[in-house]
Amino acid sequence: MENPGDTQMKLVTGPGGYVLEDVPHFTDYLPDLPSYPNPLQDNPAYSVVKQYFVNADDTVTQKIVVHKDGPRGVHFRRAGPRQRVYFGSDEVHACIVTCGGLCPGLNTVIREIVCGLYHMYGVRKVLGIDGGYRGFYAKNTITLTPKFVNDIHKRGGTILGTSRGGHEKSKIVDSIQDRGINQVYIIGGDGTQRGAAVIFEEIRRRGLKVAVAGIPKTIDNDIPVIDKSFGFDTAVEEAQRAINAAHVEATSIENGIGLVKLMGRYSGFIAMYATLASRDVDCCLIPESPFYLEGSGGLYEYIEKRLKENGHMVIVIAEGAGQDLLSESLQSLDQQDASGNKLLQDVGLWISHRIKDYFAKKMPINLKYIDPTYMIRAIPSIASDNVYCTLLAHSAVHGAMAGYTGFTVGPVNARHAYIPFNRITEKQNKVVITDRMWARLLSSTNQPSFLNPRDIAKSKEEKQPTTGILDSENFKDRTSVTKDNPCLSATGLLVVDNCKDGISVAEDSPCMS
Ligand SMILES: Nc1ncnc2c1ncn2[C@@H]1O[C@H](COP(=O)(O)OP(=O)(O)O)[C@@H](O)[C@H]1O
Ligand SMILES: O=P(O)(O)OC[C@H]1O[C@](O)(COP(=O)(O)O)[C@@H](O)[C@@H]1O
Ligand SMILES: [Mg+2]
Repeated sequence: MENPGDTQMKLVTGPGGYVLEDVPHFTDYLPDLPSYPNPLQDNPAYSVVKQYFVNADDTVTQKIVVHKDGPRGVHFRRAGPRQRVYFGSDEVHACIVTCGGLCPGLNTVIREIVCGLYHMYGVRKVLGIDGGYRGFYAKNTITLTPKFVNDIHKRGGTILGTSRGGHEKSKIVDSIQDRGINQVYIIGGDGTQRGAAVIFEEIRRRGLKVAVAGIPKTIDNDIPVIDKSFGFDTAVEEAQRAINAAHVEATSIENGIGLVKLMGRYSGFIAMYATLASRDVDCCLIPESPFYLEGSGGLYEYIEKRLKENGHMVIVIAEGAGQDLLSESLQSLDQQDASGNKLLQDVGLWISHRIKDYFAKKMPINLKYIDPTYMIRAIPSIASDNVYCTLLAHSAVHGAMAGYTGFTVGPVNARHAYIPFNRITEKQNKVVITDRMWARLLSSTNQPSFLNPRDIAKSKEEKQPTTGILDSENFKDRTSVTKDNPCLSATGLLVVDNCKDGISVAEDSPCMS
């Protein structure tokens, strides 16, 4: 698989330490394209809106808590409808693809892209790509109309189907070109957005007028920069049912232990939020917080204590937790899925056996293991996620119509923004165990932190500010100019400095030619 690391990012700096990490626009590589008035201004439904269009220069700040004298920091281009669009309604031929694991809300995003294109922009040609990236070249397409998608938000899954693997750049872009598609909406997680960046680069290399818009999806909520991923709230809500069942089982029998495994490959957000919401959980184990079983301060000791105090306990474990312990005691299989993601061993089953074995010699316990893994993601999204999905879809449609491309949409401090692909894919969002939220959880469950003071000091050191660009070191690196390319920094970012109004790229800049 290719690494889309050579993507150039448009960087605009302004006074007071202002930085705009901008997204590409058609006019960056197709300078003479015609533009048209946005048809939204003649749409009766939107006639009541005071301001039809977002200001061309509006941006969204990444860092919302600032120090009095601190720099203004990183910004992203604000999402929303623009005064001028770069497609005539008849000209648009859009397609939508869903990739990676399922997530509640996928169908809502599909529905709202189709309806947004039809009702806001008068578009009539929208295709569904069947079965993920490989569907571009290996399957038939599905014609999508508002009538066809009318009820799909009430169903779980994706009506388009999904898959892992199968990302073949040339075949995908050939198919886009052959079919005359000029807007590609790609819904998926970190892997999918990496694939989208590769597709965008190839489209730009071929000089095609094809907008590539990513809509971030992950049940695990591990995509950085954006506030939260769609479907996450639905998953946490559904997880309550499993935790409630575990609690009922545990409280109905002597020394009952209810154990629930939840999704979360590398990030324990679902487990953490489900635990905090429930208040019935005595112990939450996540990938970010290593734990141990035996000895003082270990899990067995805590279980024994809780059972003696309370007569029952509920444990929530994220699927990626304790993988180090598993590989110590089981032979590591080192298997991967078709996309190259590591396949995890079942930590829930493993820990159930370990707990049962340990207490068999000590005291009678009754452990019930509940694994609702796929049940929390294969359901329709709840109301709040539906609204969120609508905004994501509409933001993507407005961006593509306005000629932006090579971007992902998402809320940053509650305002929707266009975010460069590499910012979404460069790292994963994780629970920070030295943050207040994890402390809240520890205080609500009373579980041991499984950390000694040395570990705490180390993890505080490891915690870097999320707006790393403002660190003097990083900042220097990004704004430095290489000797061979005056516009390209050492990290491959396009640098545009001292622009006229502080946020827009000066047209006469040598960097924009
Ligand atoms: N580095 C990459 N380059 C190109 N395509 C990728 C890359 N990583 C993943 N993909 C493709 O993206 C799709 C989804 O990736 P996957 O990791 O399974 O799910 P998710 O997008 O939810 O993280 C797959 O079809 C996979 O082949
Ligand atoms: O069995 P599958 O479909 O490969 O999915 C399992 C994985 O998918 C996830 O739900 C999320 O994965 P992606 O968002 O990366 O697709 C993980 O929590 C889980 O490990
Ligand atoms: Mg992923």
